[in-house]
Amino acid sequence: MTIDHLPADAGYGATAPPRYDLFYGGRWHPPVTGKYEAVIAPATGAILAHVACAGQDDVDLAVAAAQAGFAEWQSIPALERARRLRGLAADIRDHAEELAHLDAMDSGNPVWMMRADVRNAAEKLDYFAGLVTEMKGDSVPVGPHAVNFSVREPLGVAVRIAAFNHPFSFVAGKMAAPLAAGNAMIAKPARQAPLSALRLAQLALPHVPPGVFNVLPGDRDTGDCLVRHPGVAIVGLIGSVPTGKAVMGAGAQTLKRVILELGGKNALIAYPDADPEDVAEAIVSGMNFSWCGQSCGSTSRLFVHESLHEKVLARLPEKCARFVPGLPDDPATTMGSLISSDQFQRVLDYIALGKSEGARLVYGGTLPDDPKLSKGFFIRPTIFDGVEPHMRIAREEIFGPVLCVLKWADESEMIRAVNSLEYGLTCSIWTNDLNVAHRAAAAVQAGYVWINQVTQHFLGAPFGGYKQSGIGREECLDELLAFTQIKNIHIALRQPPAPARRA
Ligand SMILES: NC(=O)c1ccc[n+]([C@@H]2O[C@H](COP(=O)([O-])OP(=O)(O)OC[C@H]3O[C@@H](n4cnc5c(N)ncnc54)[C@H](O)[C@@H]3O)[C@@H](O)[C@H]2O)c1
Repeated sequence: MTIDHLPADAGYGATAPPRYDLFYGGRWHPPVTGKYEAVIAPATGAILAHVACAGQDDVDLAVAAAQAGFAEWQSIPALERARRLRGLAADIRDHAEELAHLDAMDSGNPVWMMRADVRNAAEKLDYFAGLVTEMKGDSVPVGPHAVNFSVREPLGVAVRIAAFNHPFSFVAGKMAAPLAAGNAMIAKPARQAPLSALRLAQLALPHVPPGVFNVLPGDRDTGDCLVRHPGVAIVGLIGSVPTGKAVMGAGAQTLKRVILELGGKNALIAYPDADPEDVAEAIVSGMNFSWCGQSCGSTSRLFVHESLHEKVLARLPEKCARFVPGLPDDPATTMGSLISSDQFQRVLDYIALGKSEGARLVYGGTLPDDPKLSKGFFIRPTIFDGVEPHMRIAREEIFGPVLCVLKWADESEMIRAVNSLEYGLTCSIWTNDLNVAHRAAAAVQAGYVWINQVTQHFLGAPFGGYKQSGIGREECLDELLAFTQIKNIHIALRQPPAPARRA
């Protein structure tokens, strides 16, 4: 079964949903399990497709196919690998519209945002293609009669397990480093949004040998089988903290390397000298309301100095009002839906919890009125004021459009509250005082800190978490090197024969 295009009216009309198999070894395979799962359009509740769910036997077959692909791919010179990855990036750009629509329908996010995700993935392929010659080794001085040097080699079969919130970008962008380094890869897309990854498998095929890039859709058990498989050398996960712990534990059975990009409950800190207008604008951008707050880097805790509190709060309703939930393919949509009924219920539960904990709901907290959206998982931007650091809504990752506002007066108490969680992914600091900015940046326990900025990532700048927000750094050279291992080679040089002595 091939995937060409979803029916033009997928999710909204009467066309029978297509069925998609597993993709490995350069071909489609029906699952040995015989199991297919419905993929739901979160904006409409319609069935978009039925997608195979890989089990242990499928994982065994896919790993064997990936090992065969690896044998060929690793022997291709690095610059040739880079040329092919750039070719794939160009193909992705040529198919940007189709891929963005697939992702929009599958994830409920506005299509204009998913175009940016597609561009972002293509940029990562180009970026890592440009780094292939940085897989360098070192030499060690061992005297005139020997040479000692090290080389970096790929690891073998890499597995990448993706979260649902950027379905295409988390598969296409994350294939760049392992493939550039010469590994084969199996992608396990999010169960809720696997369609663009399957389309990517087809797009990649002309560029890489069979078995080099494989896509195994499935659930947590599929992920677990991949993590435990002795033929897999490394696992990169984008997911929640509990999944990160499960992956690390299961991977330990075969002493697997892991790279973990996990959850966050990130702070935006506003100092008294910051402009309240800038802070208000930053916090609504930092909440990533366009994708319904479903971003690991969202600054969902606003620590605002008491002197700015009223001024910032007064500006938020007008700014939030520009996020209007709508269908993902409507160009006017400024806010998408949550991914699933589970996530929808979870966010509603947190809103109820916030009220019962004594926080003051000052905006949203309700569903949109638009009858077109009644079957989707939409929730309006939601703001709680009067949140205290001990409340669960201030401590747990909601992964939805819920902002908690905490007022502070004493800097050291505020920093203690910012750092009091198990998370440490991002932090945004707003001040015009360079000394304060440096002091705060040094004090916060987070891997990615913005001063007077939010949300943006910069290729080359290491992204990753402190504490339980993750292990490893991505979007930079470290990511490429994480998919390599070092081999040291010592060569004893033969000495020239001693000149013959005269009798
Ligand atoms: N740090 C980052 O860059 C980053 C980016 C995006 C999302 N996230 C985090 O991801 C989470 C939301 O995504 P989600 O709900 O898809 O996360 P999740 O942890 O439920 O699932 C992530 C992926 O892991 C798989 N999985 C689940 N259990 C597994 C197991 N035991 N073994 C192997 N694989 C398993 C899932 O099928 C899915 O593909 C949030 O916590 C968010 O902060 C982090």
